[in-house]
Amino acid sequence: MGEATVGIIGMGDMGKMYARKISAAGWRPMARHFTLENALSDNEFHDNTNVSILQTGHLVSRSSDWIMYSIEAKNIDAVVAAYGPSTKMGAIVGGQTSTKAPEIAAFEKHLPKDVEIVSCHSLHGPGVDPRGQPLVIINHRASQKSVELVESILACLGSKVVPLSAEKHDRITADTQAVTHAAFLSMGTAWQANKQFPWENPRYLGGIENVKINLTLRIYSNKWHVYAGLAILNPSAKAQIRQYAESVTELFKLMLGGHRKELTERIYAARAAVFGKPKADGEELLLEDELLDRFSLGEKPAHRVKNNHLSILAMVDCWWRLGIVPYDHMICSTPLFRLWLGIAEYVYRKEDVLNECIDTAIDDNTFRADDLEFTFAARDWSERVSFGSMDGYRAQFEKIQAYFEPRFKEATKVGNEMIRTIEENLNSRKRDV
Ligand SMILES: NC(=O)C1=CN([C@@H]2O[C@H](COP(=O)(O)OP(=O)(O)OC[C@H]3O[C@@H](n4cnc5c(N)ncnc54)[C@H](OP(=O)(O)O)[C@@H]3O)[C@@H](O)[C@H]2O)C=CC1
Ligand SMILES: O=C(O)C(=O)Cc1ccc(O)cc1
Repeated sequence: MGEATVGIIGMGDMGKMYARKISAAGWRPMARHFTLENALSDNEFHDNTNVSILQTGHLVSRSSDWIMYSIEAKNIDAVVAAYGPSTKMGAIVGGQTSTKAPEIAAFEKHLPKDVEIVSCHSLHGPGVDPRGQPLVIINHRASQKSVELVESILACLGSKVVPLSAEKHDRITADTQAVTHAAFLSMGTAWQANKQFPWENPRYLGGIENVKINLTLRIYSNKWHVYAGLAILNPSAKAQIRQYAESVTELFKLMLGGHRKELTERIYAARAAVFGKPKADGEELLLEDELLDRFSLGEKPAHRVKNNHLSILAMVDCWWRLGIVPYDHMICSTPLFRLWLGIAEYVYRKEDVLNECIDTAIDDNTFRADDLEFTFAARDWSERVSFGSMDGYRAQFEKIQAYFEPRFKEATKVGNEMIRTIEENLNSRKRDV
């Protein structure tokens, strides 16, 4: 193990995950808690002789060879302004925030010129095993030797390194994460508006409905600032989220008007652009019914209730309108995005499922109340993001979060299990190919 010291500023969920892994690999992280009280009351690292909890970010900065800021994206400018000038001469600095534009801007503004910049982003939450998951490494201002040092420190995560520029990173994560979150945030908002707990409703049990419910609860059980930062501070994300809201609205209007032909043509045009030809007989899909049925928060009903899957139709429509080919982004995708793409693929590549969506959309009006609230919700999230108000985003997020709170524990357990099993399935499929 090298002699380099690693500094972590921000010991939240991700900072702690890094501190655990890096210290277990024999490095000696210097970690800074925001408040000393937190540091003292958090016993986890007290017995870990590899981790030093220092009292200020200045002490971490001046004593570390690679310093990683693992803080809320909204605070990055202020925190780098405070501790950046104390960076050890010739050290390397990076960040873990999910959007690189504000992070890199803060580094360029506040770091001394002799300091190199190598940033990173683990494309998964703190509860996911990092092995095999994408880890973006950004050489923004550094020698090859310094990039190799950061790579050797982070090798302990066992992740798959994806070298990218900051701009490319933000573009891809806007296409994948930000717009995916908009869909799930809107589902949760619609359920709350209709005073539903979807796992209590036979309409929402089984198959791909399980994925929708588990992932929605997963997002709402996380911290608002992660999603607000991703959507509001990423310069590329607003247009994507706006297009998603427009796709939802336009498709819903076609459904309401009973415009079967126009709706069908539009859905099939999007399918051709995003998924190409229908799958040949016997060709496997990313996800199958049997696998998806296993992860329910409620009792599976005897008969599957049909759904028009407006949220999924709008996602594929949005990808098509923006010229996004989601498979191109797999190298830099999160587990949540892969599951979302998996259920979209399931709907679009099974001709009978897609046609059932169209029939339900036109002929069955029992979903109208849900779809109406979903449409309002998608537009509301898009407005909040376009407006750029962190407080507006937070207020809405926390309102829905409070509604679903009682089920987070169970949903997280089921969700983790679902992600693990489905990812294993996807990995073994990749090996078979
Ligand atoms: N959660 C996730 O799924 C993922 C998050 N990320 C990104 O990682 C970053 C951290 O997220 P996460 O760990 O989840 O969030 P947390 O809220 O758990 O952690 C943020 C931490 O930053 C600390 N902090 C804030 N200001 C300062 C400061 N001035 N000095 C020192 N510490 C400070 C906070 O301290 P205190 O608690 O004392 O306020 C808190 O511990 C975010 O930018 C997020 O976008 C990336 C990948 C996945
Ligand atoms: O998988 C997702 O999209 C998540 O919700 C977890 C997450 C959140 C923020 C990140 O920067 C990376 C992963």
